[in-house]
Amino acid sequence: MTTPSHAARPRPGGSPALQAWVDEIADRARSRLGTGRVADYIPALADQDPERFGLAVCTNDGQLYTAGDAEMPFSIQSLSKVLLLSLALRTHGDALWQRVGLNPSGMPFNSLMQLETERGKPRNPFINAGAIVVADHLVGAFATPSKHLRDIARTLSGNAGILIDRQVLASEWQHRARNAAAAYLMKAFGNLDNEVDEVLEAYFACCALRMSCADLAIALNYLAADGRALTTGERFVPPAMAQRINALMFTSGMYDAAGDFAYRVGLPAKSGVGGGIVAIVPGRLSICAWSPALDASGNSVAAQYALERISEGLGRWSQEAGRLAPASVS
Ligand SMILES: NC(=O)CC[C@H](N)C(=O)O
Repeated sequence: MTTPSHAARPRPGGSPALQAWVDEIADRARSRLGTGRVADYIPALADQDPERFGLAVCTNDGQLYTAGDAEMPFSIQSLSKVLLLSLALRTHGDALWQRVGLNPSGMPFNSLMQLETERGKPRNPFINAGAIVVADHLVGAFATPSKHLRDIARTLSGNAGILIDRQVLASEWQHRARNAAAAYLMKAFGNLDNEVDEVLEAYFACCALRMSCADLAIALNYLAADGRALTTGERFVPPAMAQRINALMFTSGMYDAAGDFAYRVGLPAKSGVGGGIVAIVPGRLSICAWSPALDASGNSVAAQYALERISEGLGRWSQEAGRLAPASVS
């Protein structure tokens, strides 16, 4: 995918009522600040300000509603796994599933337990081991996979300023023992084609991308729009692929808390230890909420709270959106 000159970023939202609703949810979510802990197992993430909170909601017809720190870039971490998977499926199609599973792990995102008994085949592409196998595919297909992914993130979001944070990358590399253990185990089982160091470097560089809530809501809108990218109008993935990625996000995007989140929010979502969570309302909206303090499963406390409130209010959103543009709401 190349960056077309006409790549356009969505406009600020057109409905004062919906903007007021997003502002209200942000205010309520701020009441959750002070609960949870910032991830410190990657030292470069430890000094994030736990008081930050951002929210961006992007409609399929290109309206963007933001509140709080929605334009502040943060470390996307595991949110990159959605882009990695989309790119790998575009490149390799269903062959990927011979090497990565499709089921929830019920385990923390960096657990090694199942890898040994399941002969080096990770449960799904959204836990670390699974994303490392996906990265291995991309190392085989692209000269510099992380730069390729960065460029895709730039195109999909319409923001040419998106960067890989070298400090976070170096910090993850220095503290790579657990991810390296997963990679070596998979290598031993014959499930990694390339050298462990090369694959880990690509995986960490993708995790170290910095994007804002607005960037992410816009970039991942293709998952709400049958695979069509908002900024370019081109199909980034086929409709069935978008549907399947959403299904995987629903079952495995929130690690061992996927069931709890599905029960409370009921939307496909993916979280990262930088504190971001992206959620999709298929056919309608893409949402990104961010706040760095995490619960025990590694999911942002305030971001989850905001998504729960959004999910509760979707009926109200539809009514207002329908009043604005009946043809654009399914
Ligand atoms: N859940 C996450 O966001 C984890 C990503 C992080 N880069 C890691 O490998 O541990």
